[in-house]
Amino acid sequence: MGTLTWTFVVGAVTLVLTYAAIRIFKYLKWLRLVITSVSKLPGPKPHWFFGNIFQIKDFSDLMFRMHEECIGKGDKLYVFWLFRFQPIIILAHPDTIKVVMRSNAPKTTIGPGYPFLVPWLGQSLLIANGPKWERNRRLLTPAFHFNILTGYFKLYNEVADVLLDKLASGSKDGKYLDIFKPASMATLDTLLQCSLGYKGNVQLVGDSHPYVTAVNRLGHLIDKRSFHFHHYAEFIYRHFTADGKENESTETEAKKHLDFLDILITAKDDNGVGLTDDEIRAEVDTFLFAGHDTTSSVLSWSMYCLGKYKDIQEKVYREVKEVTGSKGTIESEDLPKLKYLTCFLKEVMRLHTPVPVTNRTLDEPIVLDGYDIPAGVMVDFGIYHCHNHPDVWENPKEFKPERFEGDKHHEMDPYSFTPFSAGPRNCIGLNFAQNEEKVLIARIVERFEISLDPDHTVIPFLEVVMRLPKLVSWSTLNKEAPKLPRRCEK
Ligand code: HEM
Repeated sequence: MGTLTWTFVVGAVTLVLTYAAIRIFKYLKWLRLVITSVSKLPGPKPHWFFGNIFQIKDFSDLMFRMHEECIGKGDKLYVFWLFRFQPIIILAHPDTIKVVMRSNAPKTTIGPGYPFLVPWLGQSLLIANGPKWERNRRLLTPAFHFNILTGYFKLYNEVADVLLDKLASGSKDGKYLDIFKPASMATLDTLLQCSLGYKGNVQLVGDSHPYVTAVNRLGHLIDKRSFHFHHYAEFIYRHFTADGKENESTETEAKKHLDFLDILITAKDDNGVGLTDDEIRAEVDTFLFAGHDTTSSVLSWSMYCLGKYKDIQEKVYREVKEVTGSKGTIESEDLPKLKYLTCFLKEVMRLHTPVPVTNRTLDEPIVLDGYDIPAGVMVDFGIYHCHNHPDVWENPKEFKPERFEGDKHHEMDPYSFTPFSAGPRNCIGLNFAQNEEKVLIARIVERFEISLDPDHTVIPFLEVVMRLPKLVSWSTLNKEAPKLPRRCEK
């Protein structure tokens, strides 16, 4: 090699090493700042290197233990260390949650959580940040306009017809049945029809339907990956693990054009540019992902609460009968009159928070509950904690729909109750979801009296943040299945 080449190589290596040294120096400086400032926060005592990672069994264990240990004492936030160099601050009170929820702090782009969803959902609305998110949110918002949603009531009722027949045959002669599966198939059926105009009989075909198999499997793979730290690196996961290779090849089926899809196809931004085919696919996959298990979790928990609190069930039933008479369907104009049902649904989502945690990274330094927090730190919205905080809710463990009656709730901080999140990145599907829930609950309660199987105990289980829609799948719900004897003949 000539002198010139050597000079070039030495120069390039020096440049790279200097750049790396500057980055490392900056990182260490940041880490020192983070450790000194964040260490002051309440939370479990961390190991000097492993942090708190080996002190918990799983995500559910963390949330419930911390709820007793910190939130029960009135803390508004706490810190959990994923190793000593990666703190996550969990915001557990409206005073702390709202500081970040109403800001434009971006979704986290490294580590577990949203990044694991990218191979499936791409840079869709749920995951994207900055101008890409802003543009897509603008383009997608018309798909959830009141008039569009009103058009879905016929479909919600058709889905309910199939569900009711399934529940009737499953609960013949007073038999108890597992509500989670039929609830899950019903909400998937609704979404497939509304997103894609796809009538695949998923409720009747059930688990063996290829779309259902694919969605369930993808969700399972994402959950599993979150607890296997050696699967975090994308390259290793994709090329050296059986799960990663499978994740790569799992394809979803079902393509027909209607409804949400129609709107996405025709949507154009100010420059007349629409969404690309890949973007449309990503958004439809996202609706199915974000809107399926969330709604089925709420429906299942609603059945549980109706079965557990018979007096409340009676009140819901009476209201439904009063409003709808004997017409047998629920129409959009009925919903504003179903006031107690609305309170009931809110209380279900408060106590059994369907999405207990979501995640952001701070893009600027902020003050939280008097603590200075540097930029770059990961922050979780502990929605579950907030919904059950003893300083926010009177007797938070009590199931009491009346707390949402009249103006009482409106006097509270709006960030006390955020099952759909709040601020610029709130759930785009919140009205869609609530309409669907109300139709399904009203139709079920109108036809059946729901009881809980006394031989089974429910142990709540929260799943990890990356599987957003399945965050609250109370794993033992299957065991305590509502009994559904006929209330009246169809
Ligand atoms: C009971 C049902 C539902 C609950 C509890 C729920 C809850 C949430 C929450 C908490 C977020 C914020 C996530 C975050 O901060 O990362 C969210 C976002 C989102 N949800 Fe829902 N959701 C439900 C149903 C739906 C439905 C039915 C759809 C679509 C049809 C949907 C689509 C979305 C999308 C696209 C986002 C991302 C919005 C954005 O970042 O601009 N969700 N949802």
